[in-house]
Amino acid sequence: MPGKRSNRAIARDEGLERTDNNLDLTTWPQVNMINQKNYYTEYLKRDDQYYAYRIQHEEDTNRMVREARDRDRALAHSNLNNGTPAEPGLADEDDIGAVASLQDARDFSKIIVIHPGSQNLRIGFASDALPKTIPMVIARKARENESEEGGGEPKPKRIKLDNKVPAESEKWFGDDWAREYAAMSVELKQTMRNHRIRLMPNSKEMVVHYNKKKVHETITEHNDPHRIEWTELPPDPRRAPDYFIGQEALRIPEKSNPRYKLFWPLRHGWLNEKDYASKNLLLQDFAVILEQAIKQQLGLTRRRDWAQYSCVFVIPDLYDRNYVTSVLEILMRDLGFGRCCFQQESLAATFGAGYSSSCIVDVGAQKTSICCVEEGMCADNSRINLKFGGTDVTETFIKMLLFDHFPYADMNLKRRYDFLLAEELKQKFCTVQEMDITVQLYEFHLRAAGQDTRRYMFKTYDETMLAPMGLFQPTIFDNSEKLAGRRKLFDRSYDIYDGSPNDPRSAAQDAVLQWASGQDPSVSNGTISETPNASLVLSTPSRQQPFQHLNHLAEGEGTPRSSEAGSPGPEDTPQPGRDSPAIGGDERPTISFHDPVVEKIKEAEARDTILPIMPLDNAILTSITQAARGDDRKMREFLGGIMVIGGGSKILGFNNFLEERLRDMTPALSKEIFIGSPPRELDPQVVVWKGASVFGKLSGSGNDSWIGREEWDFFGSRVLMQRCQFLW
Ligand SMILES: Nc1ncnc2c1ncn2[C@@H]1O[C@H](COP(=O)(O)OP(=O)(O)OP(=O)(O)O)[C@@H](O)[C@H]1O
Repeated sequence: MPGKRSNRAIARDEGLERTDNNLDLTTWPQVNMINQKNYYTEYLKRDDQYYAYRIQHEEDTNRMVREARDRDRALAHSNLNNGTPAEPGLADEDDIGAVASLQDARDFSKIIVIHPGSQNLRIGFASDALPKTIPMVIARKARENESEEGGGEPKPKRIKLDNKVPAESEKWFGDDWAREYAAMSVELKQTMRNHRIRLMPNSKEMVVHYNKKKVHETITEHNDPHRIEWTELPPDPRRAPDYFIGQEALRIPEKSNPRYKLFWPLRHGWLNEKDYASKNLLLQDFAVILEQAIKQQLGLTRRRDWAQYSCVFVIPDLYDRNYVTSVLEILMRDLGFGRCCFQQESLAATFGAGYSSSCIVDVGAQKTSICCVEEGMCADNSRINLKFGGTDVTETFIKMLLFDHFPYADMNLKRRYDFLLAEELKQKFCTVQEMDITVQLYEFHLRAAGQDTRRYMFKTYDETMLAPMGLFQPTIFDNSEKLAGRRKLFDRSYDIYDGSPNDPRSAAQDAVLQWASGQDPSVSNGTISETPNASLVLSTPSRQQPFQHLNHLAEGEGTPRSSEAGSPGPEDTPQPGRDSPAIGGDERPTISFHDPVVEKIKEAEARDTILPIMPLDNAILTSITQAARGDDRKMREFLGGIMVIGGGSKILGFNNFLEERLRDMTPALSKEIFIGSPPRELDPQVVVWKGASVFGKLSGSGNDSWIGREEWDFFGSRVLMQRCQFLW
């Protein structure tokens, strides 16, 4: 009976695959699969017959979905009026479920899709083609703003000697950093020579010489056609709003009365425990940003209507349980949605792109995540979360420019207008295309509230490339303020039965932590020391250094398989008589005084003291190795299906550069490696949101993870165990 087999199998075995789009969709019960490269395959059942057909473009899908939905509604309506069953001919459970879901969940404009990030919040209705994007920030009244705090210490940090900043910019950032920067510059020159790119002698000197002149011209505010509209505050400071969110928050003048301070509730892909004094304040800000975004961006101003809405919420691949349960509470209790569901970022990305399996590399603002997805599931072992991203590139770019006598020497990324300017400079000028590395003359406008606009000219040389290359040599980033053990406000979550820590972990992330602790002797007590050890520069894998693990595989040696997430492979399995007490035989059992729960807690604490940082190319290969687990076919599949997303990857030439580096590291598999961008020219920053919206539109067995209000009222966050489609 056809219903017993999967739709996909039926379509394949019975040759029902059709490529025309002219089928009559009047009795379309269900859209089932959205899982192929470059096109969608959808299945439908009519008169006990299955049809599979392909749709090339998303617009077609949306149009058909809309038409089908309208027809379904009309049909259901007329059947209800006639008192007949809603959909004649649909007998089995799936079909009944499908009809029910058609009736109650086909209105995609009643589904709100939320993808929060460290820097940006993407929010929209599932029926929207693209989300609204706003900065994930809130400004609250405070005594001092963020640039005045701590005695006004600027960012990037300048070294002070006897309370005076040294006169020469070479000294600003310390000798170690300067040495690493110089070494990167030399290495780049060498690579360019190897690639037969002509280099101009004394390029750097020319740049420094030009920038030292520090010339700028002043343009009065009303003569500046691109002047910024700053957020207006009422003349009476007592009537000033308690907070602003998003773009409005970023545009509050620095010297406002009253002062406002910016808070970013998410940092490095996790709740910002560093800048908040209490868990409640942090979660409250998180909820306020979501609430205001729904009101301002989606126009849903009446709170009491929100119970009719559903919410799809995107969480990190390597999520923290406390984060998910806190968000669930915000969505159900504070915002009052009727139902909600969660989806992991990488899985959402594959939905957005229409791929069935892929290695997703998401370079965000403050974190970079990597995860292999296979047939609609994240490969748990392959999940990696690195604590760096586009923000580090911005900061390092500015540091390099300042080092080379950038004319605007007072640049301070803690100031709102400087941060916006720095982002603009990076997005306009950074590149990883070696051909672009020549002396370039650029200009920028400095616009600060209440001041005349200043127009600066400046020159750049290799800074534009070396800053993004930090993703492959993260010791050049300032990692000193990143929290490794982030347990100031949120405790880790514990198993309800044995009390051991149970936040998800992965074999790949463990490998990253091991690498970070082994390679980086400066890591201790939860932070990385402020100035990177000079020896690290040498220990960072050079691009020519092959990734041994994969090359062995390609030669057919096969990697020993290890067991499920994080558990040791056979070589680590305790051997009777060696590592573990022997049972039976002559040997007497030895009594172990190690309590496994205590051991697990100690291990979790130790892991929390290491900052997960590893060069991006190395991390990708680590993730793929873990996902493939010695299966050569899978390895090739993932290497040939890497998709790079996230705003941080929008640097000019990034994909080609990464592809080349991966090839250099795996010479034996270099022909297999292919890096793709999201299809249909989808913005890499919104692919995840797009995929989550597709997920929200699936009904029936496509998405079983909806948590309804009654369920939540009854079970609370325990309902996640039943409802999550990922391992909970
Ligand atoms: N055209 C561009 N060129 C280079 N970088 C860009 C470009 N556009 C955006 N970015 C960078 O992308 C980053 C933001 O990316 P994204 O919105 O994916 O991050 P996020 O999801 O908020 O953060 P995270 O993933 O860390 O939680 C910023 O660092 C921004 O500077």
